[in-house]
Amino acid sequence: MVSMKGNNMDQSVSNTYADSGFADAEREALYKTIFTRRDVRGQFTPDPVSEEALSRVLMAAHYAPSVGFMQPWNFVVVRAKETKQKVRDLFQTAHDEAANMFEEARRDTYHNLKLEGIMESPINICITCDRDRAGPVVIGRTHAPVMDVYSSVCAVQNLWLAARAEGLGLGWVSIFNHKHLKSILNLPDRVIPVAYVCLGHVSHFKDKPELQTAGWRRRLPLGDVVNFEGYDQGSDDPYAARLLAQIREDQEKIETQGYRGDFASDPSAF
Ligand SMILES: Cc1cc2c(cc1C)N(C[C@H](O)[C@H](O)[C@H](O)COP(=O)(O)O)c1[nH]c(=O)[nH]c(=O)c1N2
Repeated sequence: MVSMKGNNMDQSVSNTYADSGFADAEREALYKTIFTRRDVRGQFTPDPVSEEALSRVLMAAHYAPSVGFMQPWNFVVVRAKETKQKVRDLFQTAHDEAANMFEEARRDTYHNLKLEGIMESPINICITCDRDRAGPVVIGRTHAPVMDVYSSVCAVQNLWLAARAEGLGLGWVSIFNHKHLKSILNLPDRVIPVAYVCLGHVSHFKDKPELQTAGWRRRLPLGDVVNFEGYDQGSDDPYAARLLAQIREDQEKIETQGYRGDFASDPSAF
């Protein structure tokens, strides 16, 4: 299917390209999921997650991209209280160690942050990366071995977004000694624990990242991290100037009003 949509200003470019195949409402749903996704630590309710919903979010994760189609992930679903408690203890040790690494002025703020929901969430999942899943030579990984780990991260993001669309909260916890985590979950040597996430129904989703609300860090202006032709480089090109102006306008709206669906309903005007 081809489309005549778009407002490309370069007359030499053909205007025949594939339509997205998404209706406005479908596109809106995707952007809404992205912009309202939150890292959830403290709003879990004890309600069980249905097998149907869990199957869907795991499926979304499993259909993530992966280097050389390696699919290096496993999803270790943890529900037993005893296992969770062991992981929670691991968190506490690492959390106390981490507190001492911040400068004194920030230590209290750090201590007051809630950074996990291991016991409160009904489901924990460890997403792993089996570095030997597809043999020693993998398309796309030959010069950058870490690509398999990146692939598992793509699965985590799919899972996170699918969970949000299901109304399930998900929180990523990484404050652990990973060697000990491997031992609790019986991961073989070749397998890396990429992410440990807490999943469950929530009382509500917060509007902004908790670290932002707590004054820990602010969202960076996107324009500061979009570079041209080289790292940290600006550009005099009119296209770059228009793009940066658009980015400023879009981000200003999102930061002041939250995402309101404008990306989908009128993409050229937003
Ligand atoms: C690799 C990685 C690792 C962690 C996180 C994220 C990622 C990507 N985040 C969540 C993180 O704090 C959060 O994403 C940001 O603060 C932004 O907030 P939102 O996700 O937009 O709500 C996270 N959160 C937390 O409470 N404890 C943790 O250990 C971690 N670890």
